[in-house]
Amino acid sequence: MSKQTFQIAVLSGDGIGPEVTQQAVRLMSAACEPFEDIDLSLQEVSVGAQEYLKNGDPLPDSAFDVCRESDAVLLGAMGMPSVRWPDGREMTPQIDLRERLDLYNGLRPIYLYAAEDSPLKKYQAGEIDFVIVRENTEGLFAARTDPQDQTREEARDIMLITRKGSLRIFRAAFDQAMQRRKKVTLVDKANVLPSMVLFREVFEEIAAEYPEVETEVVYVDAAALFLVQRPQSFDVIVTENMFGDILSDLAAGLVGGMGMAPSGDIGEDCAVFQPSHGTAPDIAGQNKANPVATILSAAMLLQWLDHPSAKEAGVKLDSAVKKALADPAVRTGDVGGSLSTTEMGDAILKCL
Ligand SMILES: NC(=O)c1ccc[n+]([C@@H]2O[C@H](COP(=O)([O-])OP(=O)(O)OC[C@H]3O[C@@H](n4cnc5c(N)ncnc54)[C@H](O)[C@@H]3O)[C@@H](O)[C@H]2O)c1
Ligand SMILES: CC(C)[C@H](C(=O)O)[C@@H](O)C(=O)O
Repeated sequence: MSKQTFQIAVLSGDGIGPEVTQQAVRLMSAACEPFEDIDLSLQEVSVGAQEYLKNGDPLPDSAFDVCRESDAVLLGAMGMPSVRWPDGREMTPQIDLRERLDLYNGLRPIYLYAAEDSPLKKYQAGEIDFVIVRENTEGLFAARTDPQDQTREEARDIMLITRKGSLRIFRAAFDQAMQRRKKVTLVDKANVLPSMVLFREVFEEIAAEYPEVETEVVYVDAAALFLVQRPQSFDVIVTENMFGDILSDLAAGLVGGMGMAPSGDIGEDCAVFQPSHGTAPDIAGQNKANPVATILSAAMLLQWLDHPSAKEAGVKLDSAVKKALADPAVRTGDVGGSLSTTEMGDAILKCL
């Protein structure tokens, strides 16, 4: 039987990044082990704030090349609040990767594993289950590569919405919905911003191509309210970059916090998988971080690879997480438990 080897770049990054990535790599490798026709070749690459402090560049060209040439990238977390460019912003190689590899489709699944994980009353396991599709390459974030006249008196960030960028993100959202419960909610600010009027126009055009998908349009401020009041009503939420950034943290909060929220940044032939959380400097280096979001991101990575055995390994890893979390004692401190990062990895490995 011929074996397909997948090249996976591993960017552990800063803060808790290395701790959670170590568990994800261990479980991803274990999930693939029973399959004789696939193999993972992992290459660790140094990217992030620590790399900047060492060598002056948070994303060296050599590291970028490894990412571009890999079949997929697994990323921990990057950035340290104390490490900044001279203009005051943090270094964000995750965003550089999204932009340079054109990873326009930011997929952020939100799933409630147990009632006790949610700060909301009345929701049982599985009753909060939706995905945020975040446009990753334009929106308000486009301002960072298009600086306007910035003075100490006035600074301006311009939101970029293009027809091309909108068409592809809405198609990705409706395709997701076709595999789920067939509902898409557009989150915009078309009552105020002309860019959002264009965004909504293109949404309605694509919606017409998917008559079996129910649609809803909600302004972003109301979306924040409805996420708390009726999270069960959402299936796929599609929105621009900045709104997706903010709402995906709110959504993670509904199911136990950042440690429970995986993500994939997906392009046509490249993808980066990472937890939605950051480097959590407050708990870094203490073996306290919740590795679930990174392990679920690794499961998404396997399911994204173009091979039935890799997909099956990803599904198995996903199920192992679900099975492990069915026991309320299997939790790290952020979700009310007492397990360490490594013990949490052990528990999932046992279920795998
Ligand atoms: N994708 C990324 O790499 C990414 C995402 C967000 C923030 N950041 C960077 O991370 C740094 C810290 O940012 P922040 O504090 O705003 O966000 P953060 O996500 O790092 O932390 C927010 C809160 O969630 C907790 N938390 C996060 N992940 C956790 C986990 N796995 N287990 C347990 N608790 C967890 C933290 O302890 C903290 O209380 C900044 O430098 C920021 O730029 C990076
Ligand atoms: C750290 C930051 C650059 C990043 C973003 O803003 O996209 C993060 O918040 C995320 O959600 O992945």
